[in-house]
Amino acid sequence: MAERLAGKAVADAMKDELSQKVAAIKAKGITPKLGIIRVGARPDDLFYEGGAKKTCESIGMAYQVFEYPADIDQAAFEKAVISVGDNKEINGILMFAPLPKQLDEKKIRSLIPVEKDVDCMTIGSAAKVYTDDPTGFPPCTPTACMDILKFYNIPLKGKKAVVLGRSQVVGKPVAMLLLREHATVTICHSRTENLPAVCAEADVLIAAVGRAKMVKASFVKPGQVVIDVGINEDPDNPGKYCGDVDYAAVEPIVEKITPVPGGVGSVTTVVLCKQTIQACELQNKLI
Ligand SMILES: NC(=O)C1=CN([C@@H]2O[C@H](COP(=O)(O)OP(=O)(O)OC[C@H]3O[C@@H](n4cnc5c(N)ncnc54)[C@H](OP(=O)(O)O)[C@@H]3O)[C@@H](O)[C@H]2O)C=CC1
Ligand SMILES: Nc1nc(=O)c2c([nH]1)NC[C@@H]1CN(c3ccc(C(=O)N[C@@H](CCC(=O)O)C(=O)O)cc3)C=[N+]21
Repeated sequence: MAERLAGKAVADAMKDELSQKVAAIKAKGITPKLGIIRVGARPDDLFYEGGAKKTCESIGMAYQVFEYPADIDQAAFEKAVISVGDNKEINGILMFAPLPKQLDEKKIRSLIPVEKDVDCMTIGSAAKVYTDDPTGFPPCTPTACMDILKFYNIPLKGKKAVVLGRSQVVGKPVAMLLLREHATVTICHSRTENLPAVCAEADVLIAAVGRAKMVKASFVKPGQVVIDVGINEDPDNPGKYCGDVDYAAVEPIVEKITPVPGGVGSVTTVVLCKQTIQACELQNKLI
């Protein structure tokens, strides 16, 4: 039986620390504030938004949701994003993606000020992440993966880490963060040959592939740590969701594994707040 790497313990410890930090910042007359930009009302976005609001409230941070109709046009939305960016009260911006098709997402992303870009939507943030500049925020999900590994004292230095997925929002940035911790990193994708065998080589396997229960027993070996980033509709349980890892098949083999739900996702919202607080500290020259 594998050790279950629960996200809740990580999230709770981080929230304690963040509550204290927020109190100290408030004592200086400043309240860290998250701005959430949402177009339309996709269930995924609303779900994440609900978690983010709850986390903000629990640590004493402020937030504001900027909501726009699903059919908003490019010019109106550009204006809106610029005005949230200019809003002096807002320290960090989460803009839900993907945006509706009529919007030029690349252009819109570039309108978010890099210093408020707490989910790595801009090329400026990506450049900082890829050059190890600590003022650049990686996307929240990869950071959540790293925070879980750190909390559970999982060694990375010199270890083989395999990342399954190469997206801009999870696979690539998590590979960079693992490299920072001196892991030897392999990134796999849809063209990788002998995928199960490559994954089974890992000491730490990060699954971010977006396919329900794709990681089976043949992808893993005893002693491994498995971090499951996936959030997919569960084909076997309508209305529920599951990870990219077939938990029932993999859990008996590996040493440690994150559950879904209750794993990476539950830490992601706390990371969003952590990065917004850090943005607030940088903007007010408190660090
Ligand atoms: N926990 C959280 O907070 C978050 C979770 N997620 C979840 O994480 C998962 C990954 O998300 P995201 O990175 O955005 O997904 P994307 O769809 O953008 O990327 C998926 C990656 O997996 C690769 N892939 C797809 N199918 C296969 C296959 N059969 N074999 C090998 N590789 C494959 C793709 O390869 P290629 O590049 O070759 O096409 C691609 O690189 C999703 O389940 C998503 O819901 C996402 C964001 C936040
Ligand atoms: N720019 C952008 N960045 C994102 O990261 C992003 C996005 N847009 N659009 C929407 C998706 C969805 N997403 C989730 C994150 C956390 C949970 C989450 O908190 N999950 C908990 C749920 C706990 C519960 O059940 O309440 C868990 O997995 O344990 C869910 C979904 C991020 N997304």
